[in-house]
Amino acid sequence: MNKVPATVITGFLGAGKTTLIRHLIEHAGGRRLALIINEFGDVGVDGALVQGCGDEACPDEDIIELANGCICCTVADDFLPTMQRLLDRPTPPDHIIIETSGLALPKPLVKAFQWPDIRTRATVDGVIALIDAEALAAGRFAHDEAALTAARAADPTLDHDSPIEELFEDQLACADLVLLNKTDLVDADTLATLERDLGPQTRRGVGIIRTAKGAIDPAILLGLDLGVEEQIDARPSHHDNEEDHDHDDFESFIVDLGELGNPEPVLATLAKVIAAHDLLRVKGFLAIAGRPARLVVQAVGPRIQYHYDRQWQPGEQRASRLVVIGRAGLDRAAIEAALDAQTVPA
Ligand SMILES: Nc1nc2c(ncn2[C@@H]2O[C@H](COP(=O)(O)OP(=O)(O)OP(=O)(O)O)[C@@H](O)[C@H]2O)c(=O)[nH]1
Repeated sequence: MNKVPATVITGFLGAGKTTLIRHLIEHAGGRRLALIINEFGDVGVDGALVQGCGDEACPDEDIIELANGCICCTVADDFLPTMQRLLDRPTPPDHIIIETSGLALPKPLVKAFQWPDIRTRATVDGVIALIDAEALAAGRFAHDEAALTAARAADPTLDHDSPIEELFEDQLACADLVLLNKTDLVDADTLATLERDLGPQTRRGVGIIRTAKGAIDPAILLGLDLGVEEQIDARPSHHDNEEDHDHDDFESFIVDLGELGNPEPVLATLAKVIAAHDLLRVKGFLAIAGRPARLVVQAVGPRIQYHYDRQWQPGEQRASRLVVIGRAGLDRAAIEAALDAQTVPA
C-alpha cells in the first residue's frame, strides 16, 4: 500500500509558516492537500487565514486545527487520532501538510510516525524549517552572552542556552530543507552572512533556500520522499533526555476587546505594548468602529503588519481578539489595560 506523505513545517513564531502554506495551497498543482495546523494560543488565527484560499486543493473540511497547546506535547491525545481519522477516510488526501506551532519541537511529532498504526499508512516526506531572516539578523534567536556567562559563573553545571535559542537550534537540526524567509527585509550582504553562519548548524547536505512571503515552487518542498521517521533518532535535540518537554518558558493569553477607534492610535499603542513587555508575537482580528471589514493584525517582535481581509459577516459579532505570546511572567493586567484603553464606548 502506498503511504500518504506528510510534510512537517517548523519555524519559530512568526517565521512565515502560514504564509508559506497559503502559497502551497494556491499552487498545489492538482494535489489534494490536508492541513493540520497547530497554534500555541487557541484563537485559531492561522486556520481562519488559510480557510477559503484554495478550495479545490484544500476545502475547509480538510483544514484541521489542533489548538490544545503545542503539538509536540499533545501527540498522543490530539495528533495521532487526527492522523488516524484522515487516513481512515475512503479517499485519504494526496499529501498532508503539518504546521507546528512556533514553539513546538518537530522531533516528537516525527517520532509519532513510528507508531504502528501510522507507520504502515503514512510517512514523513520531509521537515522544512523556516527562518525569519530579519529576526535572525537582529540577534533575536541568540542568547545574551553576558547573562549566560554570569549564570554559568553562579552555577557551573548549567548547560542551558536561552529557551528561544534551544528551540531555534532544535528546529534547525531536525530540518531536511531550510527556507531563509523574509529576504525582502534584509540586504544582500546580511543574507550572505546569515547563510554562512547557518550552514554549520544544519545537518550535512541540508540546503538553504532564500524565500520571500513563502513564494516557492511546491515541487521543491513536496515529494522529498525521505522517510524521516526512520532516521529521526539520529537527529540531535536539546530535549532528548526529557520525559516531557513543557513550555513553561513561554506564556500566551487572549485579549478580548470590543470595537476600537482609528487604527493608527491603536497600532501605535500596540507597538508601545510590544516594546514595553518585549512581546514575541501578537496576532488576531480587530473590529474598527465604522469599518465594514475586519483588520488582521500580525506582529512579529517589533514589526507590525496589518490589512483588512474580509467584511464582517451578517450575524457575526464585531469584536476584537488578539493572541499575545511572550516569555513567561508577562504583566497581563497591564497589557490588557493598555489595549482596552483604545476601545470605543459602546
Ligand atoms: N515582509 C515579509 N513578511 C512576511 C514574509 N513571510 C511572512 N511575512 C509576514 O510575517 C507575519 C507572520 O507570518 P505567518 O505566516 O503568520 O508566520 P507563522 O510562522 O505562521 O506564525 P506563527 O504561526 O504565529 O508562529 C505576517 O504578517 C506575514 O505577512 C516575508 O517573506 N516577508
